[in-house]
Amino acid sequence: MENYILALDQGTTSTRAILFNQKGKVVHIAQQEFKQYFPKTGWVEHDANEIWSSVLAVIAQVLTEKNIQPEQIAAIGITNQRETTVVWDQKSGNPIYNAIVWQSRQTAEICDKLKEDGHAELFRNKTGLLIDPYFSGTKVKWILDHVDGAREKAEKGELLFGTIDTWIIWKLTEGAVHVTDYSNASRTLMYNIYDLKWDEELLELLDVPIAMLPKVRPSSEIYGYVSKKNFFGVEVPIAGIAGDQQAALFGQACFTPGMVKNTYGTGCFMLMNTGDRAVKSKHGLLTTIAWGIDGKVEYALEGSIFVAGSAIQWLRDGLRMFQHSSESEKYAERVDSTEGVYVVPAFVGLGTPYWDSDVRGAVFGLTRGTTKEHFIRATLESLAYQTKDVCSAMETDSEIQLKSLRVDGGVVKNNLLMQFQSDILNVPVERPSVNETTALGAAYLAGIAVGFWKNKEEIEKHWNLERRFEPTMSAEKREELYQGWKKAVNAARSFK
Ligand SMILES: Nc1ncnc2c1ncn2[C@@H]1O[C@H](COP(=O)(O)OP(=O)(O)O)[C@@H](O)[C@H]1O
Ligand SMILES: O=P(O)(O)OC[C@H](O)CO
Repeated sequence: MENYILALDQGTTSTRAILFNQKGKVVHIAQQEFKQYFPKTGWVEHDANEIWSSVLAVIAQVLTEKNIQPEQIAAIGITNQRETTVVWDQKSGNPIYNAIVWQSRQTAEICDKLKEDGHAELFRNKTGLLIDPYFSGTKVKWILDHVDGAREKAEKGELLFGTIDTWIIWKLTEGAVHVTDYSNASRTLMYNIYDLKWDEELLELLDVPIAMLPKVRPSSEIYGYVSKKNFFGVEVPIAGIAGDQQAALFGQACFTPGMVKNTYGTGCFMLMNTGDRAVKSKHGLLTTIAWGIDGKVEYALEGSIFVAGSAIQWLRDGLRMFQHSSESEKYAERVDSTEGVYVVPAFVGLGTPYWDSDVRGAVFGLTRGTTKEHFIRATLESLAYQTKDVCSAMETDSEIQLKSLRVDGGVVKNNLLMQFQSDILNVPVERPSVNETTALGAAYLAGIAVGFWKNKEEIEKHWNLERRFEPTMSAEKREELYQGWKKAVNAARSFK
């Protein structure tokens, strides 16, 4: 009987369970979307119990649809939307508030206050991050400040905090294991990425009791076992954890310093492996932990774009321009260019390199001749321009010039966008044959821990190219288009 690794990929809009075989190939996928809550402008929340139900549902589905026995699962790897914050009651197991999603801006005031009080450098120097509502720290503080009696309970050790990996593992093990890994901890604004410890000085500024924080572990080891009740009578080891963007870096086999991947999902995240060097950015990139494995921690530089695939969803669900995201390509292809139209999808502010929480989305260059096709094309192109912004910052800060870009995520099926991305960056864009690189990264981390795969060298051999997009645009055209984007972003930022 063949054995498999099961990856659970808990993303912003859906939860997936994916089975991988020994060759690193996808054997089967089960996916479930769940509800997004937008209680106020700029707020985004999830129901942590709905997320948990979706996890159980996709596990059952992936096994039964393929008629795979639970005993055939050698290990489980977990990867997750990062920063999203859950606080729950240790005894009852009930979350005390919705999960506050990474995109949510409800802690903007807390962040402003911390910045006004002059703490920006301190946080930057210890965590590699910026003070922004994006990260978990201020979300935990917000929950403790806003839910009745929460702070007292947290101080008594009755409440637990977790990012989604921690929450799922706690549920899978029926409360036996409260852990996270280095990559997820490095996104909380509470973890010192140099000392590898929760930082008491930062915790004090955020007013977060250390008792509620999980243990921080390497990204590849056995943390515990899924309870028999949750896995059809079998105890399966949970053996890998990584935040989804770091997991994608691992799944793309970007193991050598200087290698870069860009994942186009709800948001878009470009990470460069910087090895044992934690590179400090002067251009709004984040210094983050890539993973902890083989007894050492490796770092990455990251550019974070908040709105990518969600701009396509906005065209689909908000503006009702088409029924399926994939149709965006068909419409965009009908025109040769946007004819000067730019969409700046700053729906929840802008991340790297601007870090502007207050800017909102804008459209420029409309004429009487503008059609739906131009509008769709301009929205797609905005993903490529935002990536170019990040790429320029990364090249300057790392002093490494990009030679090619490995891509993945739901959006990269869009060939038109991938070609435009290559044209705007002027480097080849490489799409691998396994697009589920996030889940694959988590599977690899778990598989290495239980001996399913030997090491990174073995994994590297699994990476295969599906298609390479080569740049064809003239330098003049590229420059002209990109300057237009810069003007559009500046104009959007001045409208507040
Ligand atoms: N052919 C396509 N062209 C453009 N966008 C697409 C296409 N197919 C899917 N998408 C977008 O990809 C996103 C889903 O990607 P995925 O990697 O599953 O996201 P996440 O992990 O953030 O939930 C959605 O926002 C969807 O609109
Ligand atoms: O759900 P995704 O794939 O858009 O990823 C979300 C990121 O982890 C947020 O930092």
